[in-house]
Amino acid sequence: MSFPSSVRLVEVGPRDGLQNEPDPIATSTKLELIDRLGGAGIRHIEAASFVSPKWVPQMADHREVMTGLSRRSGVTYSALTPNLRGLEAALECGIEEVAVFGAASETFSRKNINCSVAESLERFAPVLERAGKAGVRVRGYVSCVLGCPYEGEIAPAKVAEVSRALFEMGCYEVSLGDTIGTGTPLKAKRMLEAVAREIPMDKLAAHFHDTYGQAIANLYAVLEEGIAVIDSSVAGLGGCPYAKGAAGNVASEDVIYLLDGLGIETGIDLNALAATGNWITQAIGRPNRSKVGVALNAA
Ligand SMILES: CC(C)(COP(=O)([O-])OP(=O)([O-])OC[C@H]1O[C@@H](n2cnc3c(N)ncnc32)[C@H](O)[C@@H]1OP(=O)([O-])[O-])[C@@H](O)C(=O)NCCC(=O)NCCSC(=O)C[C@@](C)(O)CC(=O)[O-]
Repeated sequence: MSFPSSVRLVEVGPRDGLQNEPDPIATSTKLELIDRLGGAGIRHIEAASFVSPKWVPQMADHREVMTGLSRRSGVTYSALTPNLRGLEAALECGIEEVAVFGAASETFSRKNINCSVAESLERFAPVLERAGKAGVRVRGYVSCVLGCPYEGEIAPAKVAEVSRALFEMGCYEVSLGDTIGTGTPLKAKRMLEAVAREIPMDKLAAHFHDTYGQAIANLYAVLEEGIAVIDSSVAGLGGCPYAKGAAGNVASEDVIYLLDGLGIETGIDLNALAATGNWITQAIGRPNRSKVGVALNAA
């Protein structure tokens, strides 16, 4: 057993955490959230999503968010871009990193981005090419790596196949999404082993949702395997619009508490992060789903 000495946290709260909120959230609230997260020491923040506003209305202000940011030095502000149109709009906002998002499940792919897995890869290829010419890094997501809301079990070999396609296309990192949080530690290890046979471990990230309360256990399991990039959402905000019942991402506060306890460096201030979790949940009228955040409030 050996853990990485440091972990890079990718904070997805402003995007994954908020995208499913039914009531409009003011752009100024999103900008303040992003700024507070940067103030807590987070160095990679997924800030917006250049997707169709008909599909995800909450992300319709992507331009205002990306151009309204008070950029902190050393912080990467990224956004989702499912197609060339999204990428062009993101480039106009001066973006330095984008993400394409595919799935290991055919049905989820159709529900989420309206095309098959093969078609999605065809759509991503020109995005990667154009981004490369513009000097913009591209991250790749694979959804449903530990289960699909429509198809149930997903074979690790399928996850490995889609991950490899994204990596070979030029994604600098592939983030493995347990979209509906059904994974358990042994399953997570098996899936990761299959993917790591195709892609170096240091090019992979874990993106786990906490629907069944397994996300921290699953992260511990994949940290043991060598994962050193973790996606999370402050206060455990979120859910997926195309995965009914999916809870939020694992809470960033809970991840930092775990990593602090393991002596793994992150550069993130847990108290400042927990204060941000309190602030955003009050601002949007949601319960704080971080166990650590709630415990710190009571301490
Ligand atoms: C991908 C599409 C656009 C395909 O949607 P489509 O209907 O197949 O594409 P289309 O090209 O026919 O366009 C349909 C409409 O969208 C517009 N459009 C087309 N592209 C854009 C764009 N970039 N920005 C703004 N508008 C756009 C386009 O102009 C048109 O408008 P209309 O003519 O009907 O008025 C659509 O399915 C979509 O936007 N899906 C969004 C899905 C989404 O955001 N899901 C949540 C994020 S993924 C996730 O949360 C999982 C993850 C990443 O966190 C990992 C995990 O946990 O598993």
